[in-house]
Amino acid sequence: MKEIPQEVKENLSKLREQIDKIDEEIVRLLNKRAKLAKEVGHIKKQYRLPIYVPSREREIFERLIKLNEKYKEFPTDYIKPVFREIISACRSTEENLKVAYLGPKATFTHQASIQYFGQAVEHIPVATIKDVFEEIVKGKVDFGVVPVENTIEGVVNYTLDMFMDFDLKITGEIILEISLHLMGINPNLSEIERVYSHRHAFAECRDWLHKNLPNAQLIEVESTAKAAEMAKDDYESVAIASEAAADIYGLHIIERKIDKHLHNFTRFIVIGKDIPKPTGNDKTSFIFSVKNEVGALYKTLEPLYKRGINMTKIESRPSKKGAWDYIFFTDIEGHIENKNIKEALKELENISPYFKILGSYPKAQ
Ligand SMILES: C=C(O[C@@H]1C=C(C(=O)O)C=C[C@H]1O)C(=O)O
Repeated sequence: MKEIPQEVKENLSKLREQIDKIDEEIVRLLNKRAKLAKEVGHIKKQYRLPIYVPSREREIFERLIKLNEKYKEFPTDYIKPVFREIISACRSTEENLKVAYLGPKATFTHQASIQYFGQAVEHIPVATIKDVFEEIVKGKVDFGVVPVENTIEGVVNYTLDMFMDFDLKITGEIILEISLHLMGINPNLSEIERVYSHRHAFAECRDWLHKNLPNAQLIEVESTAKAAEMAKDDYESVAIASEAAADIYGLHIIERKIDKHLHNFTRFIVIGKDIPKPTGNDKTSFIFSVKNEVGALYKTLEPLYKRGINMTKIESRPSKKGAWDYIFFTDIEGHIENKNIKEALKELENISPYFKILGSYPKAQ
């Protein structure tokens, strides 16, 4: 190692002393911030206002990202992750939020839940998408997180179907980039007999597996996290799962990013009981059916077109009430409290035999 001159050593310790002072100041300020959040919490409880206010959190992120642009020393991309945890921790002094997600631990849904609510809420794994909905209805949790569509594998039909049976609302959305890695305790691929993963992950990694593990048996399990658990003590097995799963189950990543698509994203939705306030950058989701006649879909969507409302998604699902009877799942830009959205949906509701608002929520950033 290069000899460090005395004056450089002194300078280094002076710099570190200054950093220590700043860290102490940050802790003092964090405590001040938490105290104020707690006071806000008292007022909210007194007036029965919701503890979690995504529109306020969104406003804070946007303001601080803009402010940081002025200084440019601290990387702007990390303002949101840092403040997400600060806000999450401050919020936890008001009330302990409970969030059910499609488990087990270390699924991509778990990651999405942490990315959205931060670490300081109780993230509770449940076994099925239906359980996520049921836990909210029973009042055991405040929110739920479930996957809804993937850029490669398409929609998670099961999640959409749940909205026909449950009267819950979409209160947020999360978009997560998915990277699938090969992991195990034995890096020697020639000794691998079995690969565990979820059906979607196998579909994504087919090319890589064909080339590199052509003789291994592919075993489908309910989630990528379960796959990692299956491989954790088995010298002849590997799993295809997330980095978080490798961490939790103590697996070594043998090959990174073996999924063939560069842009593999999954969209998750947050479900709750109430529609959050507008943020100015929102989406509204609703479902409707049409009469069985010429131009029915065209006519039903006309109220949106007339007002220049942008539709970002439409998806049809069998209604299960009659053969060839369909329900359309639709996303548009805007919030149900916006005048033109409210009017358009009123009109649409009058034309449709079946209509239901699924929620208005801040668009994923
Ligand atoms: C403190 C509040 O409550 C929660 C915590 C927030 C924070 O720590 O900044 C912001 C919004 C709320 O989800 C608030 O509503 O202002």
